[in-house]
Amino acid sequence: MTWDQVEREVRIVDTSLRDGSHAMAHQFTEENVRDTVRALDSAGVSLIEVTHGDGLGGSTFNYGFSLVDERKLIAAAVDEAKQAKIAVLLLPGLGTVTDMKAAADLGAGAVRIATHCTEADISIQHFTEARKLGLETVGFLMLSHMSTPEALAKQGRIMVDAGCQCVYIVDSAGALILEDASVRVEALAAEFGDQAQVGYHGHQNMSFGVANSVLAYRAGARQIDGSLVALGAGAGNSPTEVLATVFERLGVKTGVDKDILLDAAENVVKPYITRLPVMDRSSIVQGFAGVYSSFLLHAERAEQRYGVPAHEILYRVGQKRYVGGQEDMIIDIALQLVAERKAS
Ligand SMILES: C[C@H](O)CC(=O)C(=O)O
Ligand SMILES: [Mn+2]
Repeated sequence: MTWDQVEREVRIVDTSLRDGSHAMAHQFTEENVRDTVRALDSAGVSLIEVTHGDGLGGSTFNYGFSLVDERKLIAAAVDEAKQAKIAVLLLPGLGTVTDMKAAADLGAGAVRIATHCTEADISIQHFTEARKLGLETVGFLMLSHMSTPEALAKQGRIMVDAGCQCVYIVDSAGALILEDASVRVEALAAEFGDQAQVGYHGHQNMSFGVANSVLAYRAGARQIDGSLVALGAGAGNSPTEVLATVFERLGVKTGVDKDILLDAAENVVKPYITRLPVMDRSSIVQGFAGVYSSFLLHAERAEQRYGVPAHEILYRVGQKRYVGGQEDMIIDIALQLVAERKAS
């Protein structure tokens, strides 16, 4: 059976091999990718994202170099997937249309194009080209807590008019609490009607990933992201195996086999994780202060290098409202904190 023949009320999308790349400091091996895709595919997960944590072209000095060229990892994923589509992430400006074409040539079937939640217009040419390539298209409105439901609906409309088939409320900071998530999803669903779906991508920084996902589904979201063992930035994503279990318990059809996912989490992914995502002081501060989850490892490195606590750096990043792409400002803040300590 192919992914589109399965009856489901909500589609669980797995991003262990993309968002999880942040938690793994982008050190996935080809074997990790093959083993994980094989397990997800056999569980019936229909869309599996595989890319550097910051998307195509993300392997750089600023974001962190990948251990293995992402094109090799995408090709390996395509090779293992029997029913699932492989998706890639693209942040316009970091990844290019050329990178997207290369991923499509390798067999990727979907592209998820991510912008800051107020900047959807930078994605227009990427959606247009993606549709020409025959790719399934998804839009990510990152750091959605920074904007209102009405403004997010307008940004989503820009993506849909450009050819996007599903726009996600992306809680990049794990900052949304219950209705914060559902009102945003509702606004997009009302704006799009039958023209496009709505998705929800959660982070666990304040532990609301799964609860918000259920509320997002009830508010109209039809695609929900998760990662096995929560492997993702910050305190990780909503765990895929928990999403599958909870939706089954609620009687909501996902088309995935929760028992295979529970086994995959324990026996495939957990053994290779170098750093389990946890709700610790730094990641909880990220949720509270509204900080991009992937800043966590950068802040921890700054702590080691400059001797100022990561949670203090992250708290200040939240006050300054820095967004994805401003990773270098973490160093700036660390240096400011050092100078303030010397002066006091
Ligand atoms: C590039 C980011 O990691 C995308 C994402 O997963 C998020 O904003 O959350
Ligand atoms: Mn994320």
